[in-house]
Amino acid sequence: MTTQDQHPALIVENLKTHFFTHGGIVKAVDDVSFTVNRGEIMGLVGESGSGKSMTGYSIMGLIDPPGRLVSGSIRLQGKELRGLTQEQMRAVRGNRIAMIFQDPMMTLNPVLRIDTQMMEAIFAHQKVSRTVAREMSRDALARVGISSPDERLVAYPHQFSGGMRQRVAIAIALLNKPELIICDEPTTALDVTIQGQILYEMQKLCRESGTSLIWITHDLSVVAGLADTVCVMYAGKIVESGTVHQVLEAPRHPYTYGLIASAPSRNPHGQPLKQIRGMTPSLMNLPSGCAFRSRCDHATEVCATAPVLEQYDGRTLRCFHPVTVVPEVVQ
Ligand SMILES: Nc1ncnc2c1ncn2[C@@H]1O[C@H](COP(=O)(O)OP(=O)(O)OP(=O)(O)O)[C@@H](O)[C@H]1O
Repeated sequence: MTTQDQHPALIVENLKTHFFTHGGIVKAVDDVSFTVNRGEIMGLVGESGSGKSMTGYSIMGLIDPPGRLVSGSIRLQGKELRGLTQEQMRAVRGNRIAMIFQDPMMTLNPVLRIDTQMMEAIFAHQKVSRTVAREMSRDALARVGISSPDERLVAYPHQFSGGMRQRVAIAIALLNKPELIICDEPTTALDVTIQGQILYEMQKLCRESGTSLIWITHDLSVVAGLADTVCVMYAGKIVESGTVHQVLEAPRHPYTYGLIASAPSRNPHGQPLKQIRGMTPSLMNLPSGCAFRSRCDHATEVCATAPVLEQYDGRTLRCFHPVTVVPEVVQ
């Protein structure tokens, strides 16, 4: 075993990414910590605006002004990424860490043929001949389930369906065999059949190659089927994390419980859909104490002070009033 292998793939510690806007400071990521082991799939879940994407962008070094990583540490196989120059970060991106976005056109260039784009992605990080780069591109397309890869290599992005385009974007992410892939809702816009195929293939790739995955989504059923561990984010902070089994089958944070209970598939037919009352608070003017307290049925006076992330019942939890009796709808 090399020294690199002994480190978890990724350790994020006390990460804070804030946006310094004219209206005030948006604390998009506020003291976030988690670990992803080699070959492990972590689901990062939460409502819209909870800071999931900005956590991913922070790891990728893609935060632009007025945003800034204010503090914390991001270690990839033990090596600190925070503080690397733009040039050093470019050598890491697409090579050791890759990102797949909801819209594959964030990765693909509409005016270039697929082979050109794939080979450029290889040449950016590897010294290989054109013949080898073409073979690697062809193999990557085949690996994500694209049939007739030789013919597809010479096509343009608009000649693919949405699902196929996303497969090409995934193939590009795989080209340089990254240690970590961050997927930001890559299957949300796809129909359930294509979604299922892509999830299956990604899971297989991780198991076979030891690649780690962070899967950002608000779809808990995707996390339940795909991930090993899960971090639940609310208003820029992780409120609960642990194995998928622990957190999704026996949620202890009222917010996690609310997310699970509000999934349409969990609701008895013919009854009004359950939902978490109220709205996500503005990250610019968060209330003191627990940010979820105004929406929480369990909140008491103590919630006006900020709960810290602590070990509780086999997971980490940021709450003064854990849910202990999990109603049937979640089970
Ligand atoms: N350039 C920016 N300037 C100011 N605030 C920003 C900027 N970019 C992101 N934010 C804020 O950061 C917060 C977190 O956004 P983020 O995209 O990480 O949420 P998310 O959980 O991924 O949501 P979604 O599921 O909708 O993608 C949001 O409140 C957003 O408004």
